[in-house]
Parts: sequence; structure tokens; C-alpha cells
Amino acid sequence: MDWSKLKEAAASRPSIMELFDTPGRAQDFSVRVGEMLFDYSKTHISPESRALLLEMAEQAGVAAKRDAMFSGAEINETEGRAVLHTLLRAESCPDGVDQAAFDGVRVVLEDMERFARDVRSGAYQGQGGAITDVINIGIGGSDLGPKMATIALAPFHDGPRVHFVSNVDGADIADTLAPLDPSTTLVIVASKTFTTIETMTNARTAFDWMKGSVSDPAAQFAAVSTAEDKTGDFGIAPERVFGFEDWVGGRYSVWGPIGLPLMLAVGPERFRDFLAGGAAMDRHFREADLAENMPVLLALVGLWHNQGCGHATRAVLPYDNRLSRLPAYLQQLEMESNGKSVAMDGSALEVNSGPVVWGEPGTNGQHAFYQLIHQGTRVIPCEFLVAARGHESDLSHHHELLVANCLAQSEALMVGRSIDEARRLMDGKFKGDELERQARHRVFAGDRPSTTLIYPTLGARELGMIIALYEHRVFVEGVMLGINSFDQWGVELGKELANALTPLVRGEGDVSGKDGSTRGLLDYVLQSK
Ligand SMILES: O=P(O)(O)OC[C@H]1O[C@H](O)[C@H](O)[C@@H](O)[C@@H]1O
Repeated sequence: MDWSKLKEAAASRPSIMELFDTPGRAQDFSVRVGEMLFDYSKTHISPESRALLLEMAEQAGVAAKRDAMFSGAEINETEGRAVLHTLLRAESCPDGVDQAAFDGVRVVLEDMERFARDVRSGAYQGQGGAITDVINIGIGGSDLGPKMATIALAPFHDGPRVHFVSNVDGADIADTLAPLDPSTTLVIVASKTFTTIETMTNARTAFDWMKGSVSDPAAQFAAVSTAEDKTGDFGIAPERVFGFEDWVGGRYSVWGPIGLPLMLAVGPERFRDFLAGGAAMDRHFREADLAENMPVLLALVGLWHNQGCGHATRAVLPYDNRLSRLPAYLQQLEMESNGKSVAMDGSALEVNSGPVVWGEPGTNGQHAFYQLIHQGTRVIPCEFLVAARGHESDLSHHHELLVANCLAQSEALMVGRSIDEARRLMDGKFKGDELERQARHRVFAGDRPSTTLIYPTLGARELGMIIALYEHRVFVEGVMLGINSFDQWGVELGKELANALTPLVRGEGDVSGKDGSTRGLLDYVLQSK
């Protein structure tokens, strides 16, 4: 892929305000899927640079690679696997996919639904009565997705309380277990591999806690994994083991059994709405022309900012408090998928890989880091998300303020405040050189890009659409960068070294092979024991 034209186009970009001289820009640079609207007009992308980006998408074979993914081709070449998380939400068996795989997904979904109904109705009980609390023990993809989605759909919670434990830091599980009654708690051990050290350590701690109070602790455990044999070794009965296949990547797994805590919280019907939202975005992604395709356009905006303009980070700013974990979820989805230096063919990447993704919900971030976004020396493209309506109809004045703040931020970023305006503001308060000096601090350069994703209200369907939108965005960016978005070799080295260091932290073994810094830190730990 030749990135030089994109870099040239980015280097000679007109200002965003100039681009708005063309009538109809807001409509032309917006796209809808159902009632969801993505507005990318407040960026420096001109009709010409958009045409260039679309041409690059054509050249990269985005459409063919998308079709290959949906039909179950082994596009995860470094692990020899298909990439079929979309099958978890498919309404019919896609061409090319084995009918048995589709049927298998439906069977597990129905098993989950039966179990969720039993837990929610009290037909399945703990040894002290109906289940009041569920703890999901998992990390990475086995935690971030279900946790983010469970928080997002809080208005629909009508099941047991759901808690999440991920960190190997004993503080996480200790704080979670402290207020709970083991005899009415269900523990879900969620791990694709069922080998992840953090999850297995937390699961054993939870088991011991349970054993202290009930006669049959394993009876209050369920498991979600691709390694069903290992769940048996842990003592979990097969009827509470929900399996999935290795063609579902961890960070793409919330749609299947990894979503069990969400289903327990909101019920099987809402979970189906969540799946339907994902399937609706899949349909759009498969059927819409690239130029009208929301995930493709979101990806092109990302590539324009990162690989074109050289902006190394992007902020995800949900004006939707229940999407508070979306930035953390997207950090895994985007940075684990596209944080690579090697192209699919083993050659070094010629451009930067995926950006650093970060963010916090608005309006909180406004009172913390937006200063840098508005006046810092680096440009940070912002991605706003906002619902037109909140769930709290009796608090609509809160929501009006929320929406006004969201729109104000994207406007302020684009329009800025000139030195003349700043001088006018300071006039009368200061004079001469002091007026000039004071005015300069109050200038906003403006011309800073942002996009806005707006939807009627955050329901299960909308959440499904949003997550699938971002999944496909990551896919398109990965295709255009020529990388494999579906492996994660970069997490392995740290795990191996942690295993080797664990005995040294206990004071066992020889530290002489370690570097000076690591030896010094080990010394500190051992002396503090
Ligand atoms: O679900 P598990 O097998 O326990 O894996 C949990 C997580 O750990 C790994 O280190 C990967 O980087 C993640 O992609 C994965 O989601």
C-alpha cells in the first residue's frame, strides 16, 4: 500500500471551517445505520481525500477480505484460525460457514438461556437459597466486554447483582467477596484457554471461600471456555459449562457464553436484542457501499488521523456515563488487535500501527484533561458518543446539559477562539502589553478534529450496534495496514517472565541472570517481607 498520497493530502489539508464553506457538508459527511448517525464532518477530510481513502480501501481488498471473514476463511493466519465471532450473532448460517458450526452456536445460546432463566427465577439455587450475586472471574476479553456491557445496560438489570473480578491483586477478589454471602453466590470462571494465571488464581481463591461455607462448593460454580476438558478438572459439572470455539477471539467474545453475566443481569430477551444490534451492523457492513459504510468510514477517519496526519492517539469520549468502561474495552479491542509492527507477510510495517486509544466519560473529562485537548501542542482527534435521550425521564434537564456539553466540545474544538476575541474579552481588565499577554493565554487554536456518534437512547440493540461498529472498524484498519488483527503475540513475553520471576519474588532461586534494575527491585521486595 502506498501511503505517500495520503500523507501529502494530510500535509496540505484545508481548515475544517473552510471545508464547511461547501453547502451540505454535514449531510455529505454523515452516515446512518437505522437511527444511529455518525457525523465525521468536523474533520479535515475533504471530498478529495475521502475519495483517496476509499480508493485505498478498494486497493487493499477490504470488501473481499470482509467477505472472507464472514464466510469462515482462516484469515487469522498466524494462529491458523477462522475469525467468526460474527457467527455468535448471525440470524442465519452465512454462505461458506459449516451449518454444524451455526447450529452449535444456537445450542449453546439456548443452554445459556435455560441456565440464566433458572438462576433468575430461583429454579437453580445456591445452598443458602436463590442466587443473589454472581461473580464473573476473568480477565482481558473474558472481563472487559461483559463488564462494559453490564454497566452499559444498568437500566435493564432485573436479575442477581453481577460483580467482576479480574486482577490477580488479591485486593480485587478480597474486596469483592467481603460483602457477599457464599451460600447465595454463583461464581462464573470465564477463560477462553482456562489457563490464564490471574483467572485460575482468583477462581481457586473463590473456591476456598465457598468451601468455607457450603458443603458442595463446585455446585455453585459455572465455567465458560473453549477448553471444556480443563473445566472438568476444576470440578465444574458439564451442565454448567458453556463452550465456544477457538474461532472466537477473546476480545470479540462478549456475544457468546462470555456474555453470560450480562444475560444473567438483563435476561435472555435483552441479550437477544444485543445480538440483533450486532447482526444489524454486520448486515450494513456487508451490504453498504464502502462510501456509505459506517465501519469503513470510521476506519478511514482513524487512518486519516493516525497514518495520514500523524496524530498518535485518539480519545473516546462517551457522553453517556453507562459507557464508562467503553474506553477500556476499546483499548483492548483496538490496541491488542492493531498494535503490531509486522505485516501479515512478516515484513516490517511501513507506517505506524494502531493509535493509542484512551478516554473517560464526558462531562467528567472536561474538568480533567480537556485542557490539553483544547490548548496542548499535540492534536488529539476526539470521538464523541451521545444518546439523544437519557433513561432518566424525570431528570431530563440533566440530559439536556449533557448533550449541550457534548455538542459544545466538538464546536469549541473546531471553532476555537481567535486572539481578537480574546483581546475583546480582556479589554477593560488589562492594558497594553499585559492585555496582549493575558489574551494569548485565552486563545484556542481551534481547527481540531472530532467525530460524533449519536443514537436515540442506549438500549441493548444500540449497544450491540456500537460494539460491532468498532469491531469492524478495527478489522478495516487492520486490512488496510496489512496486519493480522486477530493474534496477540505481544502479550506473551511478559507472561513468560512473570512465571520465571514468581519463585524469585518468594525468595527462591538464583537472581544472578537478571539485569541490575530487576535485581534491585527484587531486593527491595525481599527486604520488605
Ligand atoms: O480468556 P482467557 O484465555 O483467560 O484470556 C484472557 C486474555 O488474556 C490474554 O493474555 C490475551 O491477551 C487476551 O486477548 C485474553 O482476552
